[in-house]
Amino acid sequence: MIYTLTLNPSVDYIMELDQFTKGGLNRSAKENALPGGKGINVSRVLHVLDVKSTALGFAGGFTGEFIKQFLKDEQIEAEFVEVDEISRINVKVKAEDETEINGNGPSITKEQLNRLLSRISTLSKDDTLVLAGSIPASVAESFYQEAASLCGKREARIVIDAEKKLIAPVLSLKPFLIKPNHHELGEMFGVEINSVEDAVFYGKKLKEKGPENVIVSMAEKGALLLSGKDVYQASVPDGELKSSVGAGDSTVAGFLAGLSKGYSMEDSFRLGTAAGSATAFSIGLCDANKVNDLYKQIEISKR
Ligand SMILES: Nc1ncnc2c1ncn2[C@@H]1O[C@H](COP(=O)(O)OP(=O)(O)OP(=O)(O)O)[C@@H](O)[C@H]1O
Ligand SMILES: O=P(O)(O)OC[C@@]1(O)O[C@H](CO)[C@@H](O)[C@@H]1O
Repeated sequence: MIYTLTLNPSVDYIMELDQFTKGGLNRSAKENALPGGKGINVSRVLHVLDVKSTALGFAGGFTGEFIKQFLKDEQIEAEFVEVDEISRINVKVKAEDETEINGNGPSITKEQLNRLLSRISTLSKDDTLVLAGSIPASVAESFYQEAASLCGKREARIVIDAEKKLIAPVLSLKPFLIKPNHHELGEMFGVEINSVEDAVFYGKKLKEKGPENVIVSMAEKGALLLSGKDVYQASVPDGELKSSVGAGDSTVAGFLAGLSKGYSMEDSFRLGTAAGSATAFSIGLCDANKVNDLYKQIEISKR
């Protein structure tokens, strides 16, 4: 079973407008409220691709209820530890460009954290835990390391997609997959990634630190997969960018979905890239038709 962990879920409030004026009154033309947070997005895209998962994390208040009900309606298994304050609302403004304001998130007590950790400690060999997204301010930065160590002891696979400081202590535990975008990869090494060659070079350096597989997503420039000694590059299909929110999560979900359907590494990567682009070409996450269409268009080359 694939488990996703979203410590800081959100209601993503997506506002579409033609023009955004900083410091002025803006009125949106269209709004959408969707459950968000990286792990939840991974679970939702896995569901789109017909792969079961269980979403773990914290949820609180009316926003927490919204998130839980939405997942229930989509028939996605979810086990959230109830917290006292409301789950955050992340505002996504889609105008000439994309502006995001992400909330800080609720306080989590020691007892609530322990409840989550004891659930994680029941995972076993055939399970995968996807650790994705930010950590609420009240949770120690070592939490991912703690969760990953528990998985390590039980031989469960770890997938991690988070910022540098949360990833760094998990690398030596040899996660199955890590997916930075090219900016995040650059930050890890204190450099700017300006070309695919740079991304290959630093992707390899990252892989040397422990992870079995590294996907470097590069937005409209596609993605790289480093697996074993192989480096694959995926092209991006043609399409209109609608909102890239959740594109990276969709890449992770597509890749894991491919593997759990028994696809080769290369085709799983193709499915990951197709899901990423299908989400970039949608408001909200991708749907299965779009993913299938794009899957046929993506070219994978070995470098
Ligand atoms: N403008 C785009 N056109 C086509 N495909 C895109 C575009 N932006 C993103 N994608 C697809 O989505 C994948 C992930 O995108 P990106 O590198 O932006 O991830 P990310 O920064 O983790 O995303 P996010 O944090 O917004 O979820 C890319 O590898 C690509 O397949
Ligand atoms: O604040 P974090 O946890 O880093 O990111 C949260 C978030 O921006 O990531 C998802 C897209 O990847 C959104 O659904 C959500 O709002």
